[in-house]
Amino acid sequence: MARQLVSFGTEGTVFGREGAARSAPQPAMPAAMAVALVAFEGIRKSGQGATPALSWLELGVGRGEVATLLGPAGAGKSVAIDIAAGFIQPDAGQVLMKGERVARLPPWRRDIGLVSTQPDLFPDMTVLGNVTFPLEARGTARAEGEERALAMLARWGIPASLGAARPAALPPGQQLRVALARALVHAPSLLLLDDPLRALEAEDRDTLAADLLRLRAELGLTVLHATRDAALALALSDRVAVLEAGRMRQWGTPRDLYDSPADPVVAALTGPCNRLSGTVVSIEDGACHVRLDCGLGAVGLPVIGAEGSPQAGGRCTLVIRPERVAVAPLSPAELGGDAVPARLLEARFAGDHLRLRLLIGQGGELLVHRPIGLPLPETGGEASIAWDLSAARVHAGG
Ligand SMILES: Nc1ncnc2c1ncn2[C@@H]1O[C@H](COP(=O)(O)OP(=O)(O)OP(=O)(O)O)[C@@H](O)[C@H]1O
Repeated sequence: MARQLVSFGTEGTVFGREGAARSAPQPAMPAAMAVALVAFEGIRKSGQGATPALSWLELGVGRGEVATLLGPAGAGKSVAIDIAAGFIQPDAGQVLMKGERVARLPPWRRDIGLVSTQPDLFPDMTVLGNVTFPLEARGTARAEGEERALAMLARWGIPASLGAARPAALPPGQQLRVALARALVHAPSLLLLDDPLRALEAEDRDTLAADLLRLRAELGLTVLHATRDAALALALSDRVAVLEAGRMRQWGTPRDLYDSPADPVVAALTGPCNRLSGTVVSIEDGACHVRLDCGLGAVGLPVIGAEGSPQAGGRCTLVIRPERVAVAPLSPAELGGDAVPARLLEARFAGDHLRLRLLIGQGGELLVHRPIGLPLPETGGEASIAWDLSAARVHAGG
């Protein structure tokens, strides 16, 4: 109940308040998203152990934007959501909503809806009662509240015939839909989603994510979402903040994060990738030439990151996505370019692609995703691999 926005009692009403919008430009966003509906400014929060729960969070979510906090367990995502909701106060920094500080506002007076991994529906109320409750608590007459609740339930695919059911009688996907309807029935400015799709079966997760995207446009939602699921974060969001151990490592569009991760940790957290250690040989004309620890030469674009830029003679990590590597059952001379020899260790069927494990150089291993139906080397047989300069990134350190 600790994170329940909708609670009973005189103080326990949800509800929104109109604040004056103030411009807080986000340089990378189109004009429609230029006003930060919610902004985290220099947020810090000490943790329960030595590691801070959040050591730095600085981002603004534009009106109409879907933003996701992506990170592994313990990254600080829930703490950030709870700070936005008002359940946790930061040690430093501030949260602004529509340009105004909200530190003094309790959760039920913030203009938000919240859904967590557990739908937390009121078990003793009917489905309709759950969704009508936020409206009644704000003084809406019952008949009108029920009408609006039924309309919101219908948007989420819950028919009126289920209105009299208890939440426990519904499967998890439908319970979550009821929770979303309840969170949105009073038309809050901001929807906070703390990994609500995590516990669902894949099919339910996909249809719910699709409905969320559809309703986001229909209802003009602004969403701050937290998840550990990189594919979901990239597919659902306009922008993603990658958090790890309480630190925001990168904030950008899904394509930026996937194609140009700021560091190898972001690369690994945003999708499958190869991280190959080596030493920088030279940097010429924007191309970083590397001697990999497995003995092979390789090339990629140098990246300036938290560890600085790659320097000739310095240690580095070359990052490349598995689908950006070409593999052919040919010799390097036949494949041409900068192709190098490889040996196929394993090919596994993964539905829409094959997952190949290749041996390169002295003990190096490379993961490659290959479309189904293309010619493959024999397992254990000779092959060649190649990639173009833009496919690989070289980061300092490794
Ligand atoms: N109220 C709190 N005050 C301070 N630290 C907290 C609080 N709640 C959780 N923490 C700590 O913050 C850290 C991050 O936890 P958090 O729950 O935010 O991770 P998360 O990224 O949401 O992980 P998960 O994906 O498992 O939910 C943990 O070390 C946790 O112990």
